[in-house]
Amino acid sequence: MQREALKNVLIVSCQPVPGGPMDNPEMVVGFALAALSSGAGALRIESLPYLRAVRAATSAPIVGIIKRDLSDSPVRITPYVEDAIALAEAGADIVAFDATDRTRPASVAELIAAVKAKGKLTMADCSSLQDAQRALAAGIDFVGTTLSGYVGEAEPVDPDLGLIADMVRLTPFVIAEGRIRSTDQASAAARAGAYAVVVGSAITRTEHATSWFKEAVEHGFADRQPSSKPVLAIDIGGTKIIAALVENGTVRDEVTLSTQRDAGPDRWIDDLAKKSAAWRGQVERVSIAVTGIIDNDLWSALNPATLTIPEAYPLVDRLRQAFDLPVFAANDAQAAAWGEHRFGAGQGQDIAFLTISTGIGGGLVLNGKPLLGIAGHFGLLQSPSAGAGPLEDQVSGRWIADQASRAGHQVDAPAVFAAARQGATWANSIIDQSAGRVALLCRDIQLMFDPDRIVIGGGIGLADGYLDRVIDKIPAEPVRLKPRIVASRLGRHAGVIGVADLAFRSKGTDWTAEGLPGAEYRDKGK
Ligand SMILES: CC(=O)N[C@H](C=O)[C@@H](O)[C@H](O)[C@H](O)COP(=O)(O)O
Repeated sequence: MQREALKNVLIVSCQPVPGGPMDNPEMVVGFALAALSSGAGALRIESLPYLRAVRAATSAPIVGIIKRDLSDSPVRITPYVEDAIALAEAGADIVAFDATDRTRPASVAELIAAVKAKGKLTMADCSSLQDAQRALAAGIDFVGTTLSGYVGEAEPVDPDLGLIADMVRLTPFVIAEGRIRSTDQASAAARAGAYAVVVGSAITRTEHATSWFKEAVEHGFADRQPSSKPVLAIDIGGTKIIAALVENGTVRDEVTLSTQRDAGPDRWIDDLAKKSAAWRGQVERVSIAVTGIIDNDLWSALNPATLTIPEAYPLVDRLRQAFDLPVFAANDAQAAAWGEHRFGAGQGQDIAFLTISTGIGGGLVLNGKPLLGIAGHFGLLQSPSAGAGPLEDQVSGRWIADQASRAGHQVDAPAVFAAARQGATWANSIIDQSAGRVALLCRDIQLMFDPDRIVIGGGIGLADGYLDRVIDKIPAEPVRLKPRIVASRLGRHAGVIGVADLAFRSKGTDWTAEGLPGAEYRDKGK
């Protein structure tokens, strides 16, 4: 066989779990033939009996190995020269062996010589780039990433794509192998430059693949579990502050205060502590959603025009002092996005959330995870269609009132909507401009993230007819780019419901994003 026979090939390793129900020749031959019938170009087979059985059933290229557990060496894969010769004689086209720099019964050079004497190809199962360098210097035909992560340190979760890319700088004959468990990872290994890609456990170790799926399903079920204890959830916005007793996505009780914009956060927290005193015995944690950014538990405004607060205000510490309970803090629109994803208009879907009120807040939930940090602060985009400055300053309730005053009407945003309902041209024109800018924003969001839905909330977003105007202003063509816009289902409670649920998902006393859904989920090793 020529090396080229493995070019751009999927190799399926058929190595059943030792002692398991699949550990017999019928199963191994069955796996091998099934793999070949569906496009695998080669096989990796362990042990002489299985190699003979598979060889009798197919002429496809086979990488042969023998695994041994030795008392005097950590080398497991084809440790002896006799093993290598026996594999070549039993019909392996390529004989693979451990090529690590560890105590070993036979040198890599001896193994290569023995296999070459039988007219077969050789493959070095390497743990590092240095292993590959030495094996290539000794005349190996293929180097594989097989043993990366298996020579002492804790077993990683992901395949070593970096090592594939590094090896490709030494030789084109690199076989990607080890922990390739998803189709995405297999593509990535090929993209990284591998000559061939080996997949084993994901296809032929039913026990392992089943346990990964079982764990994933359990995570899904756990995500649906109702929160067991009510949370005191607070949402501080530019015009009002909501404090609510939230349990399992439902607001059990609430108080609303208007935001005394000049009073500052210390006062707001004092007021909140007083107003929510009746719930104190019922809750074990406090969660808070705020406009602006939370970084390391410190709160800063991103657009002081929306709400002015001291830079890096120690929000979590102050709340902990005021309530003597663990505290979780998040951006309000990101929390609301999570609320809509869990309990509202975008349940279980990838969504972008926009709240259009005093400013514009935004949040994203993609692949079941909330994006934190500054992700989704769409109101701060500089929009060429709107002119200089952040988009929210040319769309929001503040802008609508300001435009009304320029047109000679000293009224607030709700009054502009009321005037529009009665047919006032000036009012309709202001609202249309605002809605047109939001329509363009929605189209841009669709192009960037392709969410299943864009959920819109906020006092302006949910005001009479506003959403219809936004939808009307989205270009009809091309249809594929048209965002699916829906109204928030949780309304003004989206923030408190979302942040209460997020708080429940954070763990321990360090209320970080660590415990967020998905953050702790990785496939377990074999
Ligand atoms: C480290 C070691 O002993 N690897 C062995 C080598 O033959 C096999 O147990 C693996 O199944 C094979 O490398 C394929 O990898 P995965 O099953 O992760 O796709």
